Amino acid sequence: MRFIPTTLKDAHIIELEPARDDRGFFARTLCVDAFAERGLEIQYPQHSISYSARRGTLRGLHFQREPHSEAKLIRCTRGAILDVIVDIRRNSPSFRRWQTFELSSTNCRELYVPKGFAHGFQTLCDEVEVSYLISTRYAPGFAGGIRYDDPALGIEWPLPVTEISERDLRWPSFSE
Ligand SMILES: Cc1cn([C@H]2C[C@H](O)[C@@H](COP(=O)(O)OP(=O)(O)O[C@H]3O[C@@H](C)C(=O)[C@@H](O)[C@H]3O)O2)c(=O)[nH]c1=O
Repeated sequence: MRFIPTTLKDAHIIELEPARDDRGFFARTLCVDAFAERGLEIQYPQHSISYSARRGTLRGLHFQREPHSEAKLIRCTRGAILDVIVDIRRNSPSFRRWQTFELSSTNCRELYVPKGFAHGFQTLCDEVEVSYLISTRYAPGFAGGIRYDDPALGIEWPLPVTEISERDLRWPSFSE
């Protein structure tokens, strides 16, 4: 696995290093030793997936409040997404900044999202599955969100939004 720093403090792109042969490949997606060496979370009590039927579906931006904030290891296992993370840690040098990453079932990359980030994505094709390893048990009462189209953030989503939940349309702006 190759750990590539992002422009946001503590967030990493992880490039898988597939061992290829005539059958296909084998690749490690989580290595406790390599993660611990870099101070990344190594315990993930939940593994969840989401499936989105339509291209242009938008989920986010979501975060969990303390003491239930979540680090997430995200991989697109079917199709492709544009993934977005926003650093919402007030004491961070990258506070309020965002970065996008394309993750797909074929590009052998995963994204490590530290605690204290908001996260969302838009599907780039139909029939998309996203896998999450999550470092904290789900605490619905601590869920928070930010409007995906908050002009103060100015996130550039690649496609018109075709599907979005009612809840995601109700989140406040970042400054609120
Ligand atoms: C997030 C989550 C949801 N749920 C339930 C609540 C609800 O009934 C149903 C769908 O939840 P949501 O509408 O929040 O699903 P979704 O909008 O896909 O939420 C996800 O969005 C992306 C951007 C993330 O970063 C994830 O961490 C998660 O917040 O699943 C769980 O049981 N456990 C979980 O960890």
